[in-house]
Amino acid sequence: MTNMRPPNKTILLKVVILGDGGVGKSCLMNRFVSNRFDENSFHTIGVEFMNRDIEVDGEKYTLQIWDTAGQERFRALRTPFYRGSDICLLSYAVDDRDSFKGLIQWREEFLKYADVKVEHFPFIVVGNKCDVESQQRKVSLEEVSSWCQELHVSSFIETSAKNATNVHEAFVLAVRQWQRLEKSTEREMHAHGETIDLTKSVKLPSQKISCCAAAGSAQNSRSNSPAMFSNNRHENF
Ligand SMILES: Nc1nc2c(ncn2[C@@H]2O[C@H](COP(=O)(O)OP(=O)(O)OP(=O)(O)O)[C@@H](O)[C@H]2O)c(=O)[nH]1
Repeated sequence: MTNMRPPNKTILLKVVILGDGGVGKSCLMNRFVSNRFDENSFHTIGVEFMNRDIEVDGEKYTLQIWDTAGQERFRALRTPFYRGSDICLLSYAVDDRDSFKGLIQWREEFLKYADVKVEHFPFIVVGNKCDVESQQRKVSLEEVSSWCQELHVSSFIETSAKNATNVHEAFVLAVRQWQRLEKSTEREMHAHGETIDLTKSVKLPSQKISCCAAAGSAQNSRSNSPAMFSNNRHENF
């Protein structure tokens, strides 16, 4: 089998961000795509997405980032958009213990509606708001690390959308995790004598599309050294 992707072809990856309401999903997307931060970010209703092109290890990617509504009442509006995802960021806020505990449900909800195989799917755990004072921190690195090991999630990173810490790095980590899994899938297909055709062109939406108009009440805002790991080794960005 050969990888039939032409050189310099841009790869479109659908990245979905999940997590409880208020952990900072919209802010992470906006920081990554527009390098902006909004202290008074509104609750997302349904889903929104934005595109950003990046290059990782010499390969070009268009990341189509789907920001979902974390509030339970919007469940039916967000779940239809999980299908076709290439990467899932499971996000919590380091100052919100319940949002960390909620990760298990987010993972289950994603697996149910995206209809993907867990062993072949790149989940990345993102602990946002790492800018908060240490006394406000409610989730330790050890806890996250053992949670990730238990659920075979190999990448974890702490971010701050507020001060831009590790936001770009989180998406690069996600792409690298996707690359690793893609290579292992290619190896498996090779072992079974199958061929994959990566030459088909993909039509990209050009701009931000709001599938459900964002509205609602403004939320209240809610320095530690950020951490990350990936497959038990450090990443260089
Ligand atoms: N201190 C701090 N506050 C943040 C950070 N990221 C987001 N916030 C604040 O957290 C609040 C919620 O942010 P959002 O991005 O709207 O949260 P969300 O996860 O998209 O929420 P839903 O749309 O309801 O699911 C806002 O007041 C942000 O200003 C961060 O890195 N640090």
